[in-house]
Amino acid sequence: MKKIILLGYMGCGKSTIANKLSGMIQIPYIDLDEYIEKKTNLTINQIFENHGEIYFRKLEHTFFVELLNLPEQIIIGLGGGTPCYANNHELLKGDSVTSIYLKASIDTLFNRLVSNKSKRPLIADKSEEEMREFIAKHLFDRSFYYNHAKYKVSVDDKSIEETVNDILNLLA
Ligand SMILES: Nc1ncnc2c1ncn2[C@@H]1O[C@H](COP(=O)(O)OP(=O)(O)O)[C@@H](O)[C@H]1O
Ligand SMILES: O=C(O)C1=C[C@@H](OP(=O)(O)O)[C@@H](O)[C@H](O)C1
Ligand SMILES: [Mg+2]
Repeated sequence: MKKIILLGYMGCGKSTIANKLSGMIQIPYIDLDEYIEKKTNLTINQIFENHGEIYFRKLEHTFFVELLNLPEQIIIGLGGGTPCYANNHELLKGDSVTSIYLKASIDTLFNRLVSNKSKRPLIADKSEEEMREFIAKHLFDRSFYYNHAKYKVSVDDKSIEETVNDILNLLA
């Protein structure tokens, strides 16, 4: 059975949606950030602070490949940057994966991230104005990689249940 991969910008809902989907279809869910934290015994913030982003990107690639090589069917929630480094975007197309881009507008992302930034080192120190500008530019740069997903689901103005239903329809 194919692995289900959820990807998209920070705050689009990868972790939330993957968790809910997992409960509905009884397929275990692994969040790549949580997997990295468990394997290294460090938080994402500590990895960025103590070792830098490049080191994080290497770990992220290694553990993404490790998850893809697990024999069982799982849902994988990626980090927002995962498809954009180390040619990880090429791993979204293989026969053994169903990759889904959770596409959100700048407004949706801003509204969800504004009160949820402390555990996200790329935006933790930004003011609201800086953050909106950052998200706009960053999303533009990253869209190229996100668009390598096999499927795209728009999440704007949708409840968690509505997005999960859209995904279930894709998988049916
Ligand atoms: N309709 C929705 N779908 C998904 N997340 C939502 C929704 N409405 C609010 N949220 C909130 O937005 C945030 C999304 O964060 P998260 O799931 O961690 O995203 P990601 O893993 O993509 O960074 C969570 O705090 C979640 O509770
Ligand atoms: O966009 C990014 O580069 C990152 C997104 C984060 O995951 P979420 O998208 O789950 O917040 C986490 O992997 C790290 O802070 C870097
Ligand atoms: Mg997440």
